[in-house]
Amino acid sequence: MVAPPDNDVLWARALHFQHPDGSPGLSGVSLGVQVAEILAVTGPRGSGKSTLLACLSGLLRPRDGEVWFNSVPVHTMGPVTRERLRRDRFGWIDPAPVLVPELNVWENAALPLMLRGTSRRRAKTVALEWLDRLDVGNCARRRPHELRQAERQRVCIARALAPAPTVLFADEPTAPLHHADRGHVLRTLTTAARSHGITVVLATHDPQTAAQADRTVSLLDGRCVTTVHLPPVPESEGRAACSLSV
Ligand SMILES: Nc1ncnc2c1ncn2[C@@H]1O[C@H](COP(=O)(O)OP(=O)(O)OP(=O)(O)O)[C@@H](O)[C@H]1O
Repeated sequence: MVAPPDNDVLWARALHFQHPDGSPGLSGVSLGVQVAEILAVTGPRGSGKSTLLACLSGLLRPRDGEVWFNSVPVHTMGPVTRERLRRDRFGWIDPAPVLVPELNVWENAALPLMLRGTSRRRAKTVALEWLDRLDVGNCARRRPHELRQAERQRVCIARALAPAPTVLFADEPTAPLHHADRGHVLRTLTTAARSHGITVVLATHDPQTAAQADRTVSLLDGRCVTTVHLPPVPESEGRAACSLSV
């Protein structure tokens, strides 16, 4: 086993994953994520973005390959240790909002903090601050079913940021939002991550969302692919090329 580079908070080598029904998920993905970096994982539907996030966060165990978090091997951990790691160090945002229906909004947002042992009073204060930042502070005492889908997603983002996780895994976090809302919510998320030194692994197939990241890794059919960005062609050259081909 080769030890990962010191400045990588997450490091994966030659990850292979196959879903239980035999569908290929990942076929040899290697990558490193630096401390406080915002990394976008892009690719078309079914390219393996969600599977990669699940393997990096210890939710799924790769069939082959290695995942390291802060120089500690995750791929050799048992399920209980991986669960504790996810609870104490990682945050997760799903593409669709999932909240506990019996709890009100601030209780939902405070839940990960309380699971980590923070007192109810302190957890409530922190949760309310994050709900305000995500513009849903006025919904704090309401139940999830009373909120619109986009408001519920903002609550999920507040819940993920409130404990200041070391790494936040965000799987299409702005998918349920209107286009006009997306930029604002994403900027709130990335600004909060940068100011708190939170590393973000952001799965998205939206180029505008990926543009908010420090770096992009592209997947296709479970493999990393290199994206070549060509310089824009000047208008006049474009026309010349058109006229030549006629
Ligand atoms: N639970 C599952 N059972 C079987 N196959 C699955 C499962 N989840 C994903 N797959 C398959 O694994 C491959 C990668 O899927 P994955 O969801 O990781 O891709 P993705 O890039 O996140 O796609 P999307 O943008 O649609 O979420 C696809 O072929 C998909 O059909």
